[in-house]
Amino acid sequence: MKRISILGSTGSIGTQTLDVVAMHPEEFEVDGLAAGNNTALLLEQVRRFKPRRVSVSTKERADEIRSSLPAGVELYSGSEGLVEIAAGGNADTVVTALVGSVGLQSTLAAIEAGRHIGLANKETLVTAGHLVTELAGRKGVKLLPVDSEHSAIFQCLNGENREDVASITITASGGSFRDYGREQLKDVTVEDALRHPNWSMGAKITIDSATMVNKGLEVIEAHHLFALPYEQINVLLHPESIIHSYVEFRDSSIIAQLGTPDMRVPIQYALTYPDRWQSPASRLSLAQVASLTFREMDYERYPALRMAIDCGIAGGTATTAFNAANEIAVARFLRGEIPFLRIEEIIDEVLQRHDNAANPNLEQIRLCDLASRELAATL
Ligand SMILES: NC(=O)C1=CN([C@@H]2O[C@H](COP(=O)(O)OP(=O)(O)OC[C@H]3O[C@@H](n4cnc5c(N)ncnc54)[C@H](OP(=O)(O)O)[C@@H]3O)[C@@H](O)[C@H]2O)C=CC1
Ligand SMILES: CC(=O)[C@@H](O)[C@H](O)COP(=O)(O)O
Ligand SMILES: [Mn+2]
Repeated sequence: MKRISILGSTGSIGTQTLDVVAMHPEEFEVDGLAAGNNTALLLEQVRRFKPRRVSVSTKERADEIRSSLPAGVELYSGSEGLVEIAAGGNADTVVTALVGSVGLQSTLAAIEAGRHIGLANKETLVTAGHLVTELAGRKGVKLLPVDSEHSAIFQCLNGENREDVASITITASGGSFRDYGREQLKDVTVEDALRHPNWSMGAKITIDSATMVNKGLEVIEAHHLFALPYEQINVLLHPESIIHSYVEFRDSSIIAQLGTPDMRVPIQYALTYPDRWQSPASRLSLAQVASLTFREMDYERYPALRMAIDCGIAGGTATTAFNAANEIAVARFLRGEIPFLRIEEIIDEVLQRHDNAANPNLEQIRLCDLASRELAATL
C-alpha cells in the first residue's frame, strides 16, 4: 500500500494523479488533499478517495465546506494548511502539484518531515533549487520527477554511470504559437495562447509553453535534479512531443524515452518507481505516427528561454527574480491587462533592475521573490 498526499489536488496534475490512484485502488491510500478555491471538486474528491485531511486556500473557503465533510476529516486552510498536508499525517510520498513558487514552503516542510516528493511544481526548484536539493540529500528523501521531460531523463539515466553522461536534451513542442513569427505574436489573444497543440494543462504552464519560459524553467529544474552544469543541457524543438527527452553518453549512444503525450505516465512512474504498473495511457504506435521532426532552437524567436538559461548560469537570486516576474506577467496577461509580448519584456525589465545575491538563504529568496513581484505588477 502506497500512502500519498497531493498539494494542488484540483488542478491538472492533481486530478491526473487521482486518475492514477483510481486505476489502482488496492495499491494506494490517499492521506491528504490540498486544494485552492475549487471546493466543489475537492468535496467530490473527498467522497471518492476518502482522505483523512484536507486543506483549502482560506478560512472562508474552509467555513463553506466544513459541514459537508464526513466526520473525522481534519480541515485546514491557508499556507499553514498546505504545510499541514505536506508534513503532517502519514503519507510516504507528497505530490507537489501547486502552481508557482507558493509551493516552496510546503515542499520544504514535506522534505523536512522525511516524505518522498513527486515533484511537478518546477517553480520550487527554479526559485530555491539549491536549498531543496540540499535538504532532500540531508534527509535521504527522493525527489522523483513528474515533469514529463525530467521523468524521461530520469528513466534514461536508470542504471547508468553519471560520469558517462555527455549531455541531456530536453525536447520542446514550441507551444501554441510554434509556427508564428515574432511579428504575428503582437496581436495574439489569451484564448489562442491557451490552445496547446499536444498537452492539456493548467493555464499558467500553457502560457509558459507559448513563451518558451516553460523550457527555461525546465533547464533550471534539470540542472538541480540531475546535478548537471548548464553546458551539458540542450533544448531541441520537437513539435510532436513523442520523444519526451534524451541522454547522450560518451560512447555516442543516445537513450530516449518515448510515449503518447499523457501526464499519467510520468505521474505514475514517480509513484511506483522503480516498478512499472499498468497505465491508463494509450499505447504509442510509431507506425501510425510515421514521422518525427526536429528543429534547432531559435533563441531570437524565443528570447525568454535565453534569459532563463542566463539566470540559471548566473545563479544566486537571479532565477527567483526571473520566476517571480514571469508569474506576475503571466497572471496579468491572463487577466487581459497586457499583450502577450509584454510578458518577456516585463521579465527583462525586472532582471535589468535585479541586484543578484549569491548563494541566497530562504529569507533572501523570500524578499527577492516579493520585490520582483511588486515591480512586475507595476511595470
Ligand atoms: N499540467 C501539466 O500537464 C504539467 C504541469 N507541470 C507543473 O505542475 C504544476 C501544477 O500545474 P497544473 O496542474 O497545470 O496547474 P493548475 O493550475 O491546473 O493547478 C494548480 C493547483 O494548485 C492549486 N493552488 C493554486 N494556488 C494555490 C494556493 N495559493 N493554495 C492552495 N492551492 C493552490 C489549485 O487549486 P484550485 O484550482 O482549487 O484553486 C490547483 O489545485 C506547475 O508547477 C506546472 O508547471 C509540469 C508538467 C506538466
Ligand atoms: C507535459 C509537460 O511536461 C509540459 O511541461 C510540457 O513540456 C509542455 O510542453 P512544451 O513546453 O514542450 O510546449
Ligand atoms: Mn514539461
